[in-house]
Amino acid sequence: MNPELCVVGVDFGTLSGRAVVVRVRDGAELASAEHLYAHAVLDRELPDGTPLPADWALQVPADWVEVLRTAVPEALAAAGVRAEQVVGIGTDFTACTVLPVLADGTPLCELPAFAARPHAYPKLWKHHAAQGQADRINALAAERKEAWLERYGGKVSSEWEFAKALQVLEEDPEVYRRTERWLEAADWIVWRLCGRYVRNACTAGYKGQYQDGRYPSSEYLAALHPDFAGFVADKLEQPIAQLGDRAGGLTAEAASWTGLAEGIAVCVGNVDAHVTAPAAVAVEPGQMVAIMGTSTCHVMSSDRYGTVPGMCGIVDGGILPGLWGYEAGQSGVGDIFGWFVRTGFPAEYAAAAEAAGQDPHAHLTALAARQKVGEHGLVALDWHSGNRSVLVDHDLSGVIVGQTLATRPEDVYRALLEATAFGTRTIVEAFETAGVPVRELIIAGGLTRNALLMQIYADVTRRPLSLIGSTQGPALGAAMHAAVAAGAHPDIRTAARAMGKVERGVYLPDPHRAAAYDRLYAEYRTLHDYFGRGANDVMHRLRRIRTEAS
Ligand SMILES: Nc1ncnc2c1ncn2[C@@H]1O[C@H](COP(=O)(O)OP(=O)(O)O)[C@@H](O)[C@H]1O
Ligand SMILES: O=C(CO)[C@@H](O)[C@@H](O)COP(=O)(O)O
Repeated sequence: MNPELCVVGVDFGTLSGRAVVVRVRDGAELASAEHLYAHAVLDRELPDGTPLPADWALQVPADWVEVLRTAVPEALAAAGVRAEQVVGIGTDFTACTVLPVLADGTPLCELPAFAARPHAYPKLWKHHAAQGQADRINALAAERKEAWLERYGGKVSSEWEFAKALQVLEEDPEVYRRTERWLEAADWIVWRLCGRYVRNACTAGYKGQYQDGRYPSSEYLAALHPDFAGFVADKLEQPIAQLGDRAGGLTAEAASWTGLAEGIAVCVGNVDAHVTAPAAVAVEPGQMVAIMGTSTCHVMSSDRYGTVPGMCGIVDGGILPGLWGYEAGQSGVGDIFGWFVRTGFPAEYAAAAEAAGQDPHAHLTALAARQKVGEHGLVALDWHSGNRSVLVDHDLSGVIVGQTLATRPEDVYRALLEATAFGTRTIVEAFETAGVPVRELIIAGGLTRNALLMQIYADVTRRPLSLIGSTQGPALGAAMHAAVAAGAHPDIRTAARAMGKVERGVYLPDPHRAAAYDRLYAEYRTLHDYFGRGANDVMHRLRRIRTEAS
């Protein structure tokens, strides 16, 4: 193999896109570049000032294209790599991030007539305003005993393709009528790169309810809403390609944006979480990868089929060919810590952090690290962005129990770190109880930089933590899939062994702290079931009161 061959991976995250130039031979990351989306997340208003209701989260497609025009050439230049050395480009995206387009791929929000229509914009994964539609999708599927429902742990999420599309139909029927294709951003960006719309098997399965070669039937869709009957045939259906397949060759236009050579392999789209598994060399059954950032996704391949209540989905070959791919997740993790830093970080703490040269997270983490387990007297529920697994309810909200006049910011911060660890333990236990063993826990994502958080996860789960050996896991995974699409590696397992990076046993559980956490976890589970399983519906009532008041 030519040792100089390279591939480019581009990770489209929540706030930015990151491009990495990777050597095919050994996965060396030669250089990377980041481009922040100019419009970030539209959660209060459209670019023209049109206000948005609560729980909305939109994006602007031109921001994604800008990543191709800026981050890719910057990364290439920084790597000192010539275009001729690069044999392929692969991408990954947040999901389900989904948008309405015309038949030629033009986003509806780019048509002047629709620029002020919120439903014409891409709905970001964390757009949680379609919970009502998701509830009806679930109730009807349960009533009709739809076979696909068990593949989603008994409930599909409001974050996914059908709930979001139904919301468009019901709230802006004109936008729905003009929508010629309803597609994942993961596939839209590949379309922009190679000029072909190919639907990827990962989002089709996890976010598009495509199971065993079919979507939910038109009879079922008609029972949801008569005008929804043709949704699959008219707007969704598209040939599906497997992960690591070549979607097409780079177009002349995309070559001019990126500085790459026209015609090189463009890999089929993929999801940020799923693509990270091979980047962390998680290619064997039972290796769970938790990608921890704004949110956490838990992905795992297994040779066992089990219906795990409240997981996001199980898709045949959804992560790796030949194995069942499982996904579960927590909708808010880093986002919750970020919310607390924005709202609960007093001026005297800011001054102390500045004097110590620490950012607010590092400052609160350093203070929280001085405490013994349980010393703050708090337990929290990590539902500030709803609950994706195992309750699948985005109308749930956060709770902190035990606050007194002596409670300090670092106490609450630590309780929030712990709450997310309890959420992960709840997910791991759901898998094991369902007979799907979790043999190893590997952590990836930006939050690996918080050593206290990592130690808490090891203690709470009573497991040694392996860490991915890259700060750009999704982009590395996307690049590995590009290497497969370009024929530089025969399959993703071979690519993972050559290019992936993992370090084992980086954090080990401490038995004393683990025992102390067992007691707090028991409290967490009590609150979890009390507020989350209907004993006290206060969170739903408050949400209704909020809607009526606004
Ligand atoms: N040191 C830290 N400890 C805990 N959380 C942090 C820290 N630094 C940033 N965060 C939070 O992590 C999130 C960013 O995670 P990151 O992995 O960088 O991004 P993304 O999920 O978009 O890829 C933000 O929500 C931020 O509030
Ligand atoms: O839900 C998925 C994947 O299924 C993620 O794309 C979504 O949680 C966003 O991930 P980030 O927190 O931005 O890394």
